[in-house]
Amino acid sequence: MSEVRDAIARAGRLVVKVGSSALTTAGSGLDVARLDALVDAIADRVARGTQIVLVSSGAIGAGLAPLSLGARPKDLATQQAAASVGQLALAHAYAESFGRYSLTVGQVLLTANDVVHRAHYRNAQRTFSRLLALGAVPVVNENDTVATEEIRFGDNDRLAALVAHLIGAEGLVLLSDVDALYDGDPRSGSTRKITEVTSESDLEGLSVGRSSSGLGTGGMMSKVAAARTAAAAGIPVLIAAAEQARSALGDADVGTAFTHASTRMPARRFWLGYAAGSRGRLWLDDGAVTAVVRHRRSLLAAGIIGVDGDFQAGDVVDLVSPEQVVVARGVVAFDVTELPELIGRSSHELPPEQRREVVHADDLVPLRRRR
Ligand SMILES: Nc1ncnc2c1ncn2[C@@H]1O[C@H](COP(=O)(O)OP(=O)(O)O)[C@@H](O)[C@H]1O
Ligand SMILES: N[C@@H](CCC(=O)OP(=O)(O)O)C(=O)O
Repeated sequence: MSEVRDAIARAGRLVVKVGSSALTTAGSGLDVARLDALVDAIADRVARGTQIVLVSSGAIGAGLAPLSLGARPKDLATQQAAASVGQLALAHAYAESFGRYSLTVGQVLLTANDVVHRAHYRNAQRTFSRLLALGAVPVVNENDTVATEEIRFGDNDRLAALVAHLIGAEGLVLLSDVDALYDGDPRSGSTRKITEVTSESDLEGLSVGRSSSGLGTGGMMSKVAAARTAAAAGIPVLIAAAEQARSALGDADVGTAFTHASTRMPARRFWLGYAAGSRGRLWLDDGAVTAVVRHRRSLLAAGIIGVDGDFQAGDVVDLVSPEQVVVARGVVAFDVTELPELIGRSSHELPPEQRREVVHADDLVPLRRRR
């Protein structure tokens, strides 16, 4: 058994995420038999003392049939209407299903705004911790009905990775209609199963696509992105089929395991790097990229060649290289209106009140290259 599967099998606190494609069927909506089978596996693990937060998609899929909608709608307003109807059905089905084991569920609907603001992030943290302490199973989904295009997570894989860090989970299990990551979409021909991802090089050359069932949102692409985010933050991740939930939560050799970083990323750094919303961009020259990314130094005005966005001192901004790659994120110490006359100038050329770092090293998180 791999180290990741072993860690998940022994974890005291887990996030399990299940996708629409594993819970709903095109045409007939929510599949209660499949939902019950998933709940059987989770309840078994809860009975053995593990605290589980379930991130469940499926609201839109479950809302289609009651509204006489055929395929998944393309426009946001109809998706939101379907989610509004479907979320109620989904929550009801979970309450009934966990009820078979005398387990109580608590619904937690989150928008991206609830985790990009640090105070909200802490509030959500407190609610989860209380629900778990009271023995309930939190069932999470994106708050689809109030999320606009700009403030959407967009996919629950990302939401699950954020929640996993937020609650201090010791493992993240992403369950879908496919049993693992393959080197190409298994629906479109012969492909090779990837059982372990131990480094970035294991992901090179793979063709990782969008959902082809028409039910899911992000496809394997968003699962891999979420797995990389959580693994980099120190959380073991397993991608597996919902049908194999019991094995995935046990110690069987199923799915694709993502080896996690050996140290857990502190909450503030994780929030900065992955959760917080960016209000603008600072364009760096090559020297500044090296200083910030390789030497973990503060960003000074002299290394900045351009600024855009609408930010104030204290907001989070992206730091972008001359190759247009976001190389880091950090909390900026100036308003956007102050910076144009400072950038490119050395500290000794600046008036004393402006002689400070633009982004202090303590408020800065270098990012790995994005795919
Ligand atoms: N390289 C790949 N390996 C596995 N699945 C892939 C790959 N590329 C694309 N996919 C597709 O991603 C789908 C799973 O994503 P999605 O439908 O969004 O699931 P969910 O609803 O569970 O989030 C699979 O059914 C598969 O068709
Ligand atoms: N919040 C939406 C699901 C969004 C989503 O990420 O779906 P999926 O790719 O199936 O995990 C819903 O409940 O329908």
